Amino acid sequence: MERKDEAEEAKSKVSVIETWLRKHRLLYVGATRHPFIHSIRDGSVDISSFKRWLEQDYIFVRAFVPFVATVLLKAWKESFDATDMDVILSGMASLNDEFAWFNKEASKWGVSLTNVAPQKANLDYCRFLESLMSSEVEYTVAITAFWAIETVYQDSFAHCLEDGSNTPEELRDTCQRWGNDGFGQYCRALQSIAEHHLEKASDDVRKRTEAAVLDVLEYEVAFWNMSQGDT
Ligand SMILES: Cc1ncc(CO)c(N)n1
Repeated sequence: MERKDEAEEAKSKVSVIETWLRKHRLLYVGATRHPFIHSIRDGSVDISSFKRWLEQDYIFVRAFVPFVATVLLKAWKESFDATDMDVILSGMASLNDEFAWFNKEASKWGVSLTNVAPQKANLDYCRFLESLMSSEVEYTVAITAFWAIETVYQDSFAHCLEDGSNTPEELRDTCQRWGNDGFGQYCRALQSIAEHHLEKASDDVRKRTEAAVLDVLEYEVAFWNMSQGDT
């Protein structure tokens, strides 16, 4: 067989992440087109489910911040590209705004965010995040899991804002939070960082990263199920 020149090979090569998304399509769709998301998009959403999601997600994001802090730390130690840190730091900054948003949203719905008991699916997911915070977990694994966590929300909530959606007015703000174009660009920036590190990773690290992405998708499905009360 003739050897393709490098530029052509790069063009026709499917990225690692794209390969995984194709291979695990059903699970990815399950996480991003969940019945809870469909119910927001078609306007049939049960408001008590939405409130449960809001309370539980606040707890999740509290645990997500220290996870992102460890990703930032790993970027500083393990990445030679300074833009990695810039992207992660911008994500942390938007998490700061997110807490203000959660408080505003909670008061709009008459929900209290203090003294909420985390439900099992949430505890399981937070425990998984904590396992990724270990210094033994490579940067490639952590940054790719980070990309997957953000992307599930981006893809899910952007779906609720597409033409033809019937999302109730009072839920549009929530969908905008993760479904807006800026958040989409941020997710693509995370994807390109993750991809860059995956291209250089050993087979072992790649395998463990793929497993972590699958875990994220499964925890996300369980999280939506919990919001709908199906635990
Ligand atoms: C459960 C969950 N997954 C992802 C995100 C995105 O930050 C979030 N807020 N909550």
